[in-house]
Amino acid sequence: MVLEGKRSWDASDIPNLTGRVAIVTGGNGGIGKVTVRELARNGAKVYMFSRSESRATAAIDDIKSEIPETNIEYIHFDLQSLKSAKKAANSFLAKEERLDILVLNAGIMAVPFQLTEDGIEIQACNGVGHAALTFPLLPLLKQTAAEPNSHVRIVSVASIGSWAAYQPDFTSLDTLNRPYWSTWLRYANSKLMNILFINELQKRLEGTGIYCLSVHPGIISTDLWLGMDQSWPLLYPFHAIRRRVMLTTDQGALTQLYAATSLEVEEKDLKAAYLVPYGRVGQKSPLAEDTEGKLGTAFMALCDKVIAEKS
Ligand SMILES: NC(=O)c1ccc[n+]([C@@H]2O[C@H](COP(=O)([O-])OP(=O)(O)OC[C@H]3O[C@@H](n4cnc5c(N)ncnc54)[C@H](O)[C@@H]3O)[C@@H](O)[C@H]2O)c1
Repeated sequence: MVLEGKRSWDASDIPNLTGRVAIVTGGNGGIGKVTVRELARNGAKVYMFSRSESRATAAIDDIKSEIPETNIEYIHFDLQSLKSAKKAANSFLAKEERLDILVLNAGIMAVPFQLTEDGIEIQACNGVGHAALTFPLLPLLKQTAAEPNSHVRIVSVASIGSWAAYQPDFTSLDTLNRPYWSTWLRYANSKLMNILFINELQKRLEGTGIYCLSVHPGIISTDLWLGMDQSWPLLYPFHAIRRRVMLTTDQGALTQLYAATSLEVEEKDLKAAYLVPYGRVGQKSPLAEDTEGKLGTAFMALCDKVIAEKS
């Protein structure tokens, strides 16, 4: 992985994280699992926030069989339930007195239209569910950032798919719940939410020393692509091809690992930056800056309201 300003950056460049505490959502597979593994390998205590206890336990056992000294714990977290997100945050707060790294990685893609128990379109939870988890963690993140030599990061795993977001309107739940939108359009909107959330969070955290970043991790062969099978069941041959041409999970996790740990983030002052593979700072969306700002304000206001009402 070639990163701007350096010959290369890979997982061996992750600094020593001993004494630091991290959360990775959706860490039981894909690039999330590699993120958990590499943060833990370098000394962080890592919490895997996962919906499935059996998948989380299997993933933790797998990592420990490779690196026995790692410190990884599971907390139940369902991205598609605002109550679960709040409960998961509270379970963590009951156990830990610091939080250095929050990686908002879990996500689904290209699945059929469905409303969750909270009445939210299921892919929109990629954005709203992570806001519900993050808000209760903010006081602890700020407290940790106030300590000397802390490097507190909030990283949201977005996607270049956000460029396909079409006339998004984040002013009410009704505007998210449009069944006539294509499944890809709903995914694109959810990934734009990830970017807008980071933009707005960085503003709210001004003066705290916390760095918020969004990333596009690349096009990676993971189970994420299986979501498409629910919409297009005849895609089986595609899966044989994707395994050959897409990035591996080890490669795909590097951008978020860089955002979460590299000291270059502070050296280059990458506040609210959107990083794409190879560590480049990418353009967040084709939207004009003021349009992006208005959408971000609307999305945060919607999150504040919906989360207060339903979590
Ligand atoms: N794979 C790609 O090509 C690609 C490209 C751009 C962005 N991304 C983003 O990367 C992130 C990770 O995806 P991946 O490619 O590793 O896919 P993946 O399917 O392997 O991993 C997704 C993770 O999210 C978890 N998850 C799904 N629904 C959940 C829920 N309701 N509650 C808790 N956890 C849940 C899954 O269990 C899994 O651990 C996603 O946010 C995705 O949008 C992936």
